Amino acid sequence: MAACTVYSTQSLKTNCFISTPSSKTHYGFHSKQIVLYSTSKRNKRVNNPYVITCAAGDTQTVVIGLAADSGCGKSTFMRRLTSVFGGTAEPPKGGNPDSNTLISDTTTVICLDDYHSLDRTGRKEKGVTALDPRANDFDLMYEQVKAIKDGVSVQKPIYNHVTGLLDPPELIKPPKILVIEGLHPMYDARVRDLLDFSIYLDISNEVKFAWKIQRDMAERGHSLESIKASIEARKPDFDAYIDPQKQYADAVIEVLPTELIPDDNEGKILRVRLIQKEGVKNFSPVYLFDDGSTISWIPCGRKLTCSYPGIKFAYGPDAYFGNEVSIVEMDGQFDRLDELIYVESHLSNLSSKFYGEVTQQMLKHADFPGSNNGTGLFQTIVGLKIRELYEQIVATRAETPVKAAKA
Ligand SMILES: Nc1ncnc2c1ncn2[C@@H]1O[C@H](COP(=O)(O)OP(=O)(O)OP(=O)(O)O)[C@@H](O)[C@H]1O
Ligand SMILES: O=C(CO)[C@H](O)[C@H](O)COP(=O)(O)O
Repeated sequence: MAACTVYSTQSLKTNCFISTPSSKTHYGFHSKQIVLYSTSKRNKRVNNPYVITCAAGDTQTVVIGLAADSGCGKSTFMRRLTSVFGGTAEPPKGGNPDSNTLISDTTTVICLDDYHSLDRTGRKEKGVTALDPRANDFDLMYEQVKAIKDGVSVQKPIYNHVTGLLDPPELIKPPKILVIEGLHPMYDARVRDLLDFSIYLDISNEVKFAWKIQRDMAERGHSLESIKASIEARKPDFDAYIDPQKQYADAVIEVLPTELIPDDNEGKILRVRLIQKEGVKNFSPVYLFDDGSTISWIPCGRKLTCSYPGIKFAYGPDAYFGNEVSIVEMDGQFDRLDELIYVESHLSNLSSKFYGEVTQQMLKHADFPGSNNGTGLFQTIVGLKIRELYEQIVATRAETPVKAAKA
């Protein structure tokens, strides 16, 4: 722990090692403070206590932020991510059946919709959308994410998407990795600063529309007109409050219509770009062939089966919102997923544990949306990157005991 924010004497006892200034003092826990007492002066309290050395908190949670509009693939991404760590992600056992939380051995995914301060009726009455910061409680979001990061359990509210109401809270215990996914993980600077890594799923309007139609018409029985109207109604707030968060993301997965078919308006073949910020702690970008070069690659031929319109990769350095980034791009889709190994062997810095791990993960989830294109490929790679980041943070903590400020 960098500094002891004390939520309870219990968390203090488990997270901090305290060295007393001399043999003439000893310590105790009083309310939420560490208090030093003089051994020689009848246990009188010693004012202005000493520096405390906190344990290199193996209890501290790594926090990942995933931002995107609704229906843009966050759940699919989460399923790929938790699969990288093994085990299955499930709602809290015995809890609210409409909980938005998913828990696995390593990760807990909480949905930031749970911090809506206005329920569906409240938003309607006030004339605000769920994307509007006024409909969300950022103070509570900050307090609770910070508490979890510091190893303290919280009672998190639940927004019930079935009823549109705020349900009684559920207990969230600190996991190894906490993923906060939703509309606003990078909106509030205090929450943003708690993130060890952040991702933005940037789905272009054309593609978002195609996905929404596919899901909301086919699976939820909505009409084409109502889908169009809902997208239009959200757009001003999306542009004002959601989209700007991408400038803060460490990795952006941008999904655009293909450039391989002139004037394509079907939105089925996708051009996907993985935009990776340079210089992010514990994150080293993936590259194609040669780090820092500019490359264009058409892998179709003897080793990769491609039907029309083919597949094109690109890689190179660039600038994004004034930051130095490197971008890997894939336009087109795979015909045979097992042949992905050929592409994988030309990508470097994948953070995989063995040769072929990316292909193995993609084959394992071949039925997930986007498994035949760059969305699935880049989501899988970002999943491996997060695993590596987590392992590096844990290893660093184990090596470096941190001196914390005085209580
Ligand atoms: N990579 C993809 N390729 C094609 N379609 C996709 C892809 N990802 C998501 N979709 C489509 O978008 C729909 C929503 O995906 P998903 O449930 O993962 O999004 P979400 O952001 O979690 O949505 P919500 O926030 O509304 O629950 C899917 O049912 C699917 O139709
Ligand atoms: O943008 C959203 C994030 O998922 C939802 O629209 C928001 O949470 C409100 O939910 P509902 O439409 O179920 O009242």
